[in-house]
Amino acid sequence: MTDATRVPLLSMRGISKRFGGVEALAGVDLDVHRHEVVALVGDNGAGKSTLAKMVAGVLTPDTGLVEIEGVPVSIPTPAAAHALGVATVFQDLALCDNLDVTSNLFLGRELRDARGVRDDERMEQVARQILRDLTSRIPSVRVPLAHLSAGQRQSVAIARTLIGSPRIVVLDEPTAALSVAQTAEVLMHIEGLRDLGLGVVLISHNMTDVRSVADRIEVLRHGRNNGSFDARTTGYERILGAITGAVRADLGVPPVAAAS
Ligand SMILES: Nc1ncnc2c1ncn2[C@@H]1O[C@H](COP(=O)(O)OP(=O)(O)OP(=O)(O)O)[C@@H](O)[C@H]1O
Repeated sequence: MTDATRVPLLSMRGISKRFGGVEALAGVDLDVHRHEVVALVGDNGAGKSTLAKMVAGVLTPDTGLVEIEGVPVSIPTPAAAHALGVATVFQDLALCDNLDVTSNLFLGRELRDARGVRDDERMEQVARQILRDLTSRIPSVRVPLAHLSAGQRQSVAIARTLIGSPRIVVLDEPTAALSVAQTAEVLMHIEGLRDLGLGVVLISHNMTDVRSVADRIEVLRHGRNNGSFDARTTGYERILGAITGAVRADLGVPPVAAAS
């Protein structure tokens, strides 16, 4: 393994954030490497979205260090996140129903030819290539978003992250409210992002999805890290225990057993 592959794409250390009297995050660490899907899980209010918003440049930490490929960075705005190669898909997807797939992929980042004219042909070519890379089943890049299913819309939102050569993609509950078949397609896209060498942060409440697609599972509880688990080898009960607090991450055993 070379040095370049050992340095995390994204490293967050000691991240804290308060909202008035609420301590949303208290000294949280998170690493994401190339070719890695890290699932961020935790109960409601654990701090997952707050952490994701910091990576996306929507919130800034009160304290803590963020590095991208070993370089300390600040991410004060979504534009700064984009410039650093971070793409985020929030639950609202931020797509336009009246526009076709290509226009949605390039929204605000349209390609132009040498004369400054919008280059629809090139955008369609790139759109087709991205959908092929993700093995998407969307029938045409010219179909309006309003005609697509919830799963296909999520596919477009994920495909959109690949415009502008990102390094890190953050997905906030991408399978919430999808059918089994649509979920399977979205999980395949997540694997596609990993195959392309990206680092993926997947926020999800669905343990089946998480365990099927993630490499590592990071548990947050009450704004703190409460365990980092190998997704392939760790049992459901152990992860659930870390989420609910039945298992202390630092001890690896239930609190009752630890006390006896
Ligand atoms: N803008 C805000 N103002 C005040 N409190 C906030 C704000 N955003 C988040 N919080 C609080 O911070 C804590 C962490 O919230 P966060 O949304 O990050 O959790 P989460 O793990 O994403 O939860 P969920 O799964 O319910 O989305 C919660 O107590 C929440 O109420």
